[in-house]
Amino acid sequence: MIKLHDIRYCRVGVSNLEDATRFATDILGLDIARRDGGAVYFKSDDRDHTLVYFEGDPRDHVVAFEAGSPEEIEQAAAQLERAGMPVRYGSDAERDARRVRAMIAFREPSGTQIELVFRPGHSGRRYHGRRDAGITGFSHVGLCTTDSRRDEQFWTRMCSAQVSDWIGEAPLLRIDEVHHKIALFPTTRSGIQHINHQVEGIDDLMRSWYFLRERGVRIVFGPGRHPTSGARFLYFEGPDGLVYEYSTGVRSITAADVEAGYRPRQFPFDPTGFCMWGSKPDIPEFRS
Ligand SMILES: CC(C)C(=O)/C=C/C(C(=O)O)=C(/O)C(=O)O
Ligand SMILES: [Fe+2]
Repeated sequence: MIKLHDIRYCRVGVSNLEDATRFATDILGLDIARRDGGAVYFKSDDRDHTLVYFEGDPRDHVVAFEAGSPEEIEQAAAQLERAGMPVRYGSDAERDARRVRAMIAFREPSGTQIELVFRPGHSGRRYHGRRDAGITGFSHVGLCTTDSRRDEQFWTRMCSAQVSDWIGEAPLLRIDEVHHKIALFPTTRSGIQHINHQVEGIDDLMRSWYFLRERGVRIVFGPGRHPTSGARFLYFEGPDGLVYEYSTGVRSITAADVEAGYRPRQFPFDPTGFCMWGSKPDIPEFRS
């Protein structure tokens, strides 16, 4: 089984790197870690970086997870190749650019590129966004799936994820105690469906709601509260139409909760399963 210790970073192609960089800093509230080889590396917490924009195809997305040792990376490569999933080892230049000691890349069953990395860099510099959005860190991704049952099997049988809840056929998957770090949303494409950053509290969420609207950023869902994770949320559109989410108050599912009988729940894939307050999404993958 491929043990996923944590989600680490997203790499996203953008059609205009400078416009996208202005969005990341002035609107989303991230901090620039560095510019390197036609890409911009952004910080959202103590990690070296958690988001990378590079000038390229906006459908070109990568999501990275942390492995616990070089041996775990070797075992993952062997397991993936035995399953007929081609694996590529990162070059020296790729490892250096990502500040990781080891790296493999493969495509998960719906086609999104996944990187598994070892000893990713930790920043000696505190995160401090140019805009105080109250961000406490990058937390999860919504991933597109062209076959949710197949991909749920991949993430929970070949990898170490566990289902926390389902919304229709969309599994919300945890890899640690946080309710989910991956959510799979049925659609016809591959790639990242949305990128989530946690914020400190509901005041940060509501301040951003006013801030984003005043700057003409399209709000596509919320403010609302998910019945699944209990998180209060706000979804909005970023460069090339990629959806971003601020949320706060996501629940944990501890070993004690599981011991006490926590089991995944089946929520309806309709607005009552998406939001407890009555917000309705204007997001293609969330249309019931
Ligand atoms: C609108 C989607 C289907 C939804 O409800 C997602 C749930 C959650 C959550 O429970 O926090 C997410 O954050 C998510 O999947 O991104
Ligand atoms: Fe989310």
